Amino acid sequence: MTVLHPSSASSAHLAVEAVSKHYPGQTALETVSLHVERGRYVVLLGPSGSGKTTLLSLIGGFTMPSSGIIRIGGQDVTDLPPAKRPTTTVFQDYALFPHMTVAANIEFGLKLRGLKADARKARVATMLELVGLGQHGERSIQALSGGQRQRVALARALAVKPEILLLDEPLGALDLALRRQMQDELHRIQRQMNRTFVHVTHDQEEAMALADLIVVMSHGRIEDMGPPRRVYLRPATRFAATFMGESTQIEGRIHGQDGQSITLETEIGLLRGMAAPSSGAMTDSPADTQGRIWRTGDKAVAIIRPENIRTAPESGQAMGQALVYETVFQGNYVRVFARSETGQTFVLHSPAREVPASGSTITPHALMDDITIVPAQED
Ligand SMILES: Nc1ncnc2c1ncn2[C@@H]1O[C@H](COP(=O)(O)OP(=O)(O)OP(=O)(O)O)[C@@H](O)[C@H]1O
Repeated sequence: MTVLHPSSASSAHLAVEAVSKHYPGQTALETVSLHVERGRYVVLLGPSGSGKTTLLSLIGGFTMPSSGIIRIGGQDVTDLPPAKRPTTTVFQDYALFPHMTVAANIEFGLKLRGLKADARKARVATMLELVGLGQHGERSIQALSGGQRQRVALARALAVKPEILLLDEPLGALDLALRRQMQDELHRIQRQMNRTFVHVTHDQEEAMALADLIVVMSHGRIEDMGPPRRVYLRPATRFAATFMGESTQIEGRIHGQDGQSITLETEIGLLRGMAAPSSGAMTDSPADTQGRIWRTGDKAVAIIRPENIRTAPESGQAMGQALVYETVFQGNYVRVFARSETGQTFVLHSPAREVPASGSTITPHALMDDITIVPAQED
């Protein structure tokens, strides 16, 4: 079990405390708080307009908050300009100097910081090795591929040894194969440098591949925050569940509660699942449900991931019968869509060898532990 101890405001390397950002007629962030320990890889994940970039630029000092405080290493940096903060940013368009060589680009920030020539040369060489461009120092930026430019931008940002590296959709301009490769590289580099990274993306697969801590955002608020596994398997809200990937969602009303387990009354019968954690649960444990109040009769939703729905009768609770209406081949598994007489749809992943035929009837099953009960979303 992964356990990330929630940092208190005083021990956090990065502390965002009740930060809001309002524009005329528009709220970009609403009372957002976030505490991150040193050396964590944090991914801000959310749809367009959810406030990810605003939060990142508030941490970097490119935007000033309307209210709230930002601390780095315990120091209040809220009023400091970007250059005075221990942060650097990798922008989506890389913002490299096209007329300079690779080495000159990396050296630039070191010169500004007054590092001596020998030290600069040594640092540039180390950075080039780190990002796998050892032989390319004298090349011009224009002669590089998109992936190589991305590496130069990363090397330049890391060369000044920031406390926190901020990455704004850093892989957005790369094709899928290169994105995957650069994700692995970013992961390795972050571990090697042992720095805190804060990375913005709207790609949930990228977030899961990279993050120690995923922060799911919507409408300027944090919907859920925790290790990827916890947020995926035990989401705090319906929005987080939907944004993190496919699921079957069964609506109902709270029927009863027994410790962490909740019974939901639904059109396909009673279903028992585990209570959703509170939005900031920092462990993989399903037990962290403090702060939630479940009242009998309240609307709620059962969330089940497709790989956790089985059709073998002996495993878990039966969820009525459903007619298979579509199957989609995905290579190593098949997505199966089925619908019950009441109109409830199910999506499950089936090994390619055991796919139920379209038009056949299945009895979807799920274990109590694989069902998360989240409150119905109010919007
Ligand atoms: N300078 C600005 N003036 C007015 N509104 C702004 C400004 N900057 C951001 N916003 C608004 O704040 C909200 C959050 O924007 P933000 O760019 O942080 O979202 P995002 O999650 O990063 O989106 P994307 O993935 O599209 O970059 C949006 O509704 C946006 O229109």
